[in-house]
Amino acid sequence: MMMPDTSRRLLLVGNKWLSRDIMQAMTPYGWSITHSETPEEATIRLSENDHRVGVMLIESNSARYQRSMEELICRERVCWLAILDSSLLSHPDTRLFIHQALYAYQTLPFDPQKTHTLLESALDMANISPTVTIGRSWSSHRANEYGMVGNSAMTTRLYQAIDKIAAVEAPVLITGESGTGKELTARAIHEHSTRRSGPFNTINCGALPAGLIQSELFGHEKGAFTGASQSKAGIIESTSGGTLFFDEIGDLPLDMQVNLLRFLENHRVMRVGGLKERPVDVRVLAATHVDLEKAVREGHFREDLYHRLNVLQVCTPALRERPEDIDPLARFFFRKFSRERSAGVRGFSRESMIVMRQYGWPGNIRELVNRVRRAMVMCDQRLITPADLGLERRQCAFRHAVMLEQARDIAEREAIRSALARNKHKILHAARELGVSRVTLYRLIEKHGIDRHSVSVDDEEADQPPRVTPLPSL
Ligand SMILES: Nc1ncnc2c1ncn2[C@@H]1O[C@H](COP(=O)(O)OP(=O)(O)OP(=O)(O)O)[C@@H](O)[C@H]1O
Repeated sequence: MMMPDTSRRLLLVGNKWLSRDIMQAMTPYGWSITHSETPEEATIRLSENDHRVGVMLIESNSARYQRSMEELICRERVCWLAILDSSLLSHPDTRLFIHQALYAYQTLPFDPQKTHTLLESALDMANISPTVTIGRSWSSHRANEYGMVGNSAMTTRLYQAIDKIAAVEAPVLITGESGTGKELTARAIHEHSTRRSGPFNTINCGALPAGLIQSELFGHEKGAFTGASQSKAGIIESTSGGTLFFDEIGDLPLDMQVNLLRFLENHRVMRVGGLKERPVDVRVLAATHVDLEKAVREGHFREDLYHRLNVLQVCTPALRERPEDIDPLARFFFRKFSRERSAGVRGFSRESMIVMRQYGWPGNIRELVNRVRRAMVMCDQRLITPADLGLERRQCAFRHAVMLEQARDIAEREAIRSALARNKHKILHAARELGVSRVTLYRLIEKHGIDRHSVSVDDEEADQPPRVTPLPSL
């Protein structure tokens, strides 16, 4: 009989009776075995001892049980196996979890010889690298409490802005390029606010049929127009107690802008053909990917509505400004689409990961979603290649040059933003710190689309024409 070897520590999680059989059968092979009945208890055992191999005895397909197992395997550097009844494999989520997050599995009845072979190879795997963790990559497969994926500094700032904005009631303007997550941000604000139990509704302002906008938004009374056989509440009224998100607010026709402004000021709606106004408690969020200030200058958007909506502003950063998020996002969508497709494709090749990091993503996260989805269909090997993603070398070689320029731009924009923040948004002080003239700093602020209103007028500038200075953007 072999003596227990402390480098061969095995953690068993789950059913007490089966664990007893496994302990009895595996100890003679030199394994030092600890048993925990629950994943929570197993987490404590892992923090006490350095285990390299874990076996989970999967007993249920329930989402709650699976979540606790997922949390466990994402936490520590352990190579995980599963033993389970074959009936549990009929559940797609369990199959996916085993396939993507665990090193291997075995079905019951328990076979000591097979388990021994698997444990040995799991230990070899764990010993290849001190950081090996089959389960850890699984953590990037789950969206966070904001329904989003990504932990870059820029995305973390977005989460912080969502928290602050969710705690108040004022309207919000969400700006950002197309596909950067403006709608997700609006949802996250709603979900984190006290309105979370109320409805969240979206109006796509560009898609509303011109003749019906008024009644869609404000509702109508019976007989108000041909075909109005019943009274009907509009979407504003139906969102009572919740949050209404105006997507592409820049597309709202000018006459409707007046009505929306009135609603934002008195929180009352008048149905088409109605005689009395009704009070409605709705929070309004709006998003745009166009420059609304420019639209105001060109007369396409009402300035008063712009200021009413722009009380709080949050900007969703372009994906090229947060390249650290590309890996976790790609893996997240890979997992998501694995549910749609049989499990032949195992992941991304190293080269495709590199290429994705180098690519400029003009269509942002929406483009990444579409490319990953397409690649999973096109891929006929185990790993997705750059060609499957439609990102061949030639395309990317060209983008290297773009990347350098982008990198400079990002660094310049960050330096300006930080200097402004450090100098309480005083333009002259920030310009001095950056070693440029005030005029140059204004030009750079314009170039990078930094919110000019967040810049205060310095004392020395008092002779300049006054500028409107709303609240700084978050
Ligand atoms: N951080 C994120 N994590 C996971 N998925 C994201 C994230 N951000 C955006 N997405 C996904 O990217 C896609 C585009 O997001 P969304 O529709 O919110 O963008 P948008 O800025 O509103 O786009 P548009 O301006 O074109 O309306 C959606 O599928 C969304 O689920």
